[in-house]
Amino acid sequence: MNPDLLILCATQVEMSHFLTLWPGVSKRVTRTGLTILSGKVHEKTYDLVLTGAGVFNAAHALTAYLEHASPVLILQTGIAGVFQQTGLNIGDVAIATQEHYIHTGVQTDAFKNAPLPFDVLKDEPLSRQGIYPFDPDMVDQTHDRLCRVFSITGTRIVKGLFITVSTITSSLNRANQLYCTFSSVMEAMEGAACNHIAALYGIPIIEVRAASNFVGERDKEKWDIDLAAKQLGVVCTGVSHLI
Ligand SMILES: O=C(O)c1cccc(C(=O)CC[C@H]2O[C@@H](n3cnc4c(=O)[nH]cnc43)[C@H](O)[C@@H]2O)c1
Repeated sequence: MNPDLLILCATQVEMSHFLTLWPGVSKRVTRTGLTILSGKVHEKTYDLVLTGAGVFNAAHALTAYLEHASPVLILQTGIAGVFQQTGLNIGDVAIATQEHYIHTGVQTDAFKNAPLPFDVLKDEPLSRQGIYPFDPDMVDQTHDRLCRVFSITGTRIVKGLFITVSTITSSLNRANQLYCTFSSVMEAMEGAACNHIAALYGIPIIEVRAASNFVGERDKEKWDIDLAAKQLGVVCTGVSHLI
């Protein structure tokens, strides 16, 4: 059965508030241990795949899923680190205009890698640097919708560049270097992989995340995963109205 919305998120904790609002009515576990929950948001059907953290888990989960189903829209979501230099705060929400897997490319003395001499995604030259743009119209529609949904809450909703990393940044110096190099709003660990796989299958995808921490903050006491997860419940509900 093809759902209206496929939600991809690394862990169940991040989806805890969404699942309280819209509990899954069925659950299946794949041969590789992936959990897929299915349910409804108002009249829209959703599947939620808990991918596990990181690009390998995300790519595996989405590939396994899309071999058997074709959702109308994919929402890649989860908590993220927000760059302090943006002026945004923990709990704020961002929509990715572009993903950048910063480890792709040819390493030089510069902080940013040079492009590979071949496309990583066929006929997509930006993929040589690990760059994956999102559809600008979908980004704008998502932004408009979420601005309305969050209008009375004080939550800031922005559009911006995201980076995908395989190493969580854990120093403020390194965070500053990343911000100066990539001008990114948020850092997380799955987005570029999901965009890559969605492009292979030709399925529309958006990425929306809520900040749980400042990038580079080592003290986990200063992370607020529950606040970010609460925001994600609202985000996923709001996005379902786009379909
Ligand atoms: O090791 C810990 O104590 C610990 C505590 C809380 C969360 C984690 C994670 O593994 C979070 C990684 C997970 O969440 C996304 N995320 C959230 N913030 C960041 C960040 O600043 N940099 C990179 N990724 C982040 C990420 O997409 C992962 O799925 C560990």
